[in-house]
Amino acid sequence: MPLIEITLAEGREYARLRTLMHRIHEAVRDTLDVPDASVRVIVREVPPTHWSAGDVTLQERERD
Ligand SMILES: O=C(O)C/C=C/C(=O)C(=O)O
Repeated sequence: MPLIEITLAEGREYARLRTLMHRIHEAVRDTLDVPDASVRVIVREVPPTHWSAGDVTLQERERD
């Protein structure tokens, strides 16, 4: 049972995330040749205040 998790910064519209989930689902199903019902896709969204790179949060980066 494949389970794919993707972590993104919060802020994208739901329709875009849903499209991403659908495309990931199809890619995994077709590549692994497994049934639809066996594929799990989890999207995690992290607030920009809770994600840092080089000790600069995404929120701080957007402000500067
Ligand atoms: O685009 C996202 O959802 C997350 C972005 C992350 C970064 O820009 C980073 O980690 O530097």
